[in-house]
Amino acid sequence: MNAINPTTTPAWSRLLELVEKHKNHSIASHFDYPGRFEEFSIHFEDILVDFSKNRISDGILHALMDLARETNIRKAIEDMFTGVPINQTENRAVLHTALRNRNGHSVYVDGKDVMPDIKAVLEQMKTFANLVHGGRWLGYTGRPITSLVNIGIGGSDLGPVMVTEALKPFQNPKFDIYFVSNVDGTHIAETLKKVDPETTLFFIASKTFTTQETMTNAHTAREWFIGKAKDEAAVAKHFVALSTNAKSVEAFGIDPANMFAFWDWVGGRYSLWSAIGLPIACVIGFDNFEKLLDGAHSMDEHFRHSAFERNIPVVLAMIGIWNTNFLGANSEAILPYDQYMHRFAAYFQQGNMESNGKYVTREGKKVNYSTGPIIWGEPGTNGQHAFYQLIHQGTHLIPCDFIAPAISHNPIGDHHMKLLSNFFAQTEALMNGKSLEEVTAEMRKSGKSEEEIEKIAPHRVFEGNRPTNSILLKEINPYTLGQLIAMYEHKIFVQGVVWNIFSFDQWGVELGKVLANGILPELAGENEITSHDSSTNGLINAYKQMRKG
Ligand SMILES: O=P(O)(O)OC[C@H]1O[C@H](O)[C@H](O)[C@@H](O)[C@@H]1O
Repeated sequence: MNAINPTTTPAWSRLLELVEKHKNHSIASHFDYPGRFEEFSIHFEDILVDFSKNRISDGILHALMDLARETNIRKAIEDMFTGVPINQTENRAVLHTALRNRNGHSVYVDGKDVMPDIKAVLEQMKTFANLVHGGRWLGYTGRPITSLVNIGIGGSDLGPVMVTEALKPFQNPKFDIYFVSNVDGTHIAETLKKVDPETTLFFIASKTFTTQETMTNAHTAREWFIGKAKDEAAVAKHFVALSTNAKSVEAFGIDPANMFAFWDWVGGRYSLWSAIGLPIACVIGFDNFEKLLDGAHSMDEHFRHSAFERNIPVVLAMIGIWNTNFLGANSEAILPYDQYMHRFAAYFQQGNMESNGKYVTREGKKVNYSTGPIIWGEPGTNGQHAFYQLIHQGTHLIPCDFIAPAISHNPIGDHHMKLLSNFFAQTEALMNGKSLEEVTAEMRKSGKSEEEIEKIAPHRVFEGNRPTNSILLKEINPYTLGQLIAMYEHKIFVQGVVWNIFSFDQWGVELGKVLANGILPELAGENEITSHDSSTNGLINAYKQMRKG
């Protein structure tokens, strides 16, 4: 893996000159050129990505592509796809692409082809998902399963939640699916209130099978279940494990036949394509799950083989770099205009922020440039009535991705046209804004006094020039969703390479876990705690007092 400080490349210097040169060019002024949309958009199958409403010129785009070349993106892509251990801090390959490798070619890790194992687990998933989906997996009293409860957190939760929500129209309506992630007892308690032990299947989803939250919830669910079924042997019909850790799965009491394996080269936040996707397959059916994989694979091929200038993940990644490192943006909003996609931004909070929230370079030095932005977002139009104020008139530059399907799964009256008119209007408004002259003229026309105009007009001015990408899909279905997820995964990957950081570890989540394990025993009993700073001691001791009631 290359270790190039991006700021030392000729392209970076050129981009610094271009920022200066273009600082007075608005996005809107680029549209004087009639071919702007055609040149600054990419159509790939049923997806249209329009990146023309960014503060980029032809020259800037070329320099960004040079930066991609000068940071060896092409080689990095090949290294990832071919199983080179690019996750160097954990000495692992990164092969979520192999999980959806649909072309039958071998992929090697340490000289071993991983495809036979992947196919074997997919077969096992297929058999199981078909039984559950078809109502033929029966509980301990002979009734078919109708409630699915996924117990997992982080990558073992967010992917299945997001995908099952996004693909709700493809779900078999006879199932209810629940997700329990939080160690807050409320989460499992509220879920158990809704389900019947005779017809409930628990998926214990954990790559490591050691995660505190998941194991705590899993044990609670198991005790609840045995308390109801009064028969430990019944666990076999109601608990399955999705994990890389066979030993701990067995120790927990799950039949090895009910374990669906994956491997250490699948990162948690990239794992929905693996056995972690089993609950998805059970509710949307295995055929649809395969379409999700097919879609992701098509994006993988596009990413691996397209020229950078026409390569959606590369272009989006490099525009993100431009916004972050040259225009000073430090966050990005993901705004799906599709209610089913309401967890999409939350999913990519983990995808982005756990991958590229790093300040240490591959050589172990502190970076001297910004890395991964803060990712956030909510579906449109809800966000418009909440936080868009700041996007339009705040002091922060917030590049936004607008995502929408052309065809709704719920074509009721003119709902969808209203939804999309807002999508198109917002990107236009963010670009064009509204000048003081326009506001003044408008106010005069409506008969406002000069005094009032002077007082109010500045507040009604929109500077505009706010960058957006528009991603239009024909329809959200398993295939296009697979494409969309893979598109963002690869965007994150490219950015991590340019920033010269390791995108596939997450050491930053460890410290808090370790300290919590130290504090846990201190919370038992009545004794006063003095082992920390005065704030932490004070909080723990106050908690002990308060819980006395
Ligand atoms: O799947 P698990 O091993 O239970 O891990 C669940 C999650 O916990 C960790 O703390 C990591 O930050 C996540 O990347 C991971 O997805």
